[in-house]
Amino acid sequence: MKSSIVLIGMMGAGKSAVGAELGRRLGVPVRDTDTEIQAAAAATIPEIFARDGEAFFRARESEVLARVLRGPPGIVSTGGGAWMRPENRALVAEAGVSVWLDCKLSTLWRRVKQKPTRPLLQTADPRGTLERLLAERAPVYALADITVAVQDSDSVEATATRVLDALRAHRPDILEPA
Ligand SMILES: Nc1ncnc2c1ncn2[C@@H]1O[C@H](COP(=O)(O)OP(=O)(O)O)[C@@H](O)[C@H]1O
Ligand SMILES: O=C(O)C1=C[C@@H](OP(=O)(O)O)[C@@H](O)[C@H](O)C1
Ligand SMILES: [Mg+2]
Repeated sequence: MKSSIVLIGMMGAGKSAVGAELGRRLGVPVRDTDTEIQAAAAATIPEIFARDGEAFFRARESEVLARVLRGPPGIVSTGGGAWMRPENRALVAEAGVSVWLDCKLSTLWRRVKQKPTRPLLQTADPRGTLERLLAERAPVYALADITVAVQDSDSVEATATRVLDALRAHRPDILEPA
């Protein structure tokens, strides 16, 4: 592959799951910024947020993103907030193609509601929080190079196929051998 494919979008959009599937299909490395942050900190995301705060997490996220984008081209699954920082968007634009997994609120909520792994949703009204974050972030996610509309009925495999179809249509150069 010529440059990295960077998956962006809301919590529950499938960035981690679809990223892993794309890596398997393309036979390229997969890096998930949340996984890398947790490994470096020897702590989980909720632990990092509770102990060090969100600002600390965001600083580590930018460092990890820069590091993985300097590595060999592959799939990079980001955390949902990474794309909000202009410096992160600039790093991604230099090193790869950004793909927004665009899911509607009901799909996101169905996927995230059982899991206590997302500290931003530990509020009195998590669905309302998710809705507000989606409304705030959607215009910024829309700056991605490619938008893939994910349907509620799509499996992880079907979503990966949609991403590859979109890349072939809009950026066939990315999938060519380096
Ligand atoms: N296209 C999909 N179809 C069905 N389930 C999915 C799909 N994408 C993700 N999931 C499931 O939804 C949950 C959240 O997905 P995840 O990949 O962690 O999202 P993200 O990294 O964007 O927050 C996981 O349990 C995952 O297996
Ligand atoms: O949207 C966000 O700000 C966050 C998304 C999470 O990643 P996923 O999008 O993979 O759930 C994780 O980075 C952290 O909990 C913050
Ligand atoms: Mg994830």
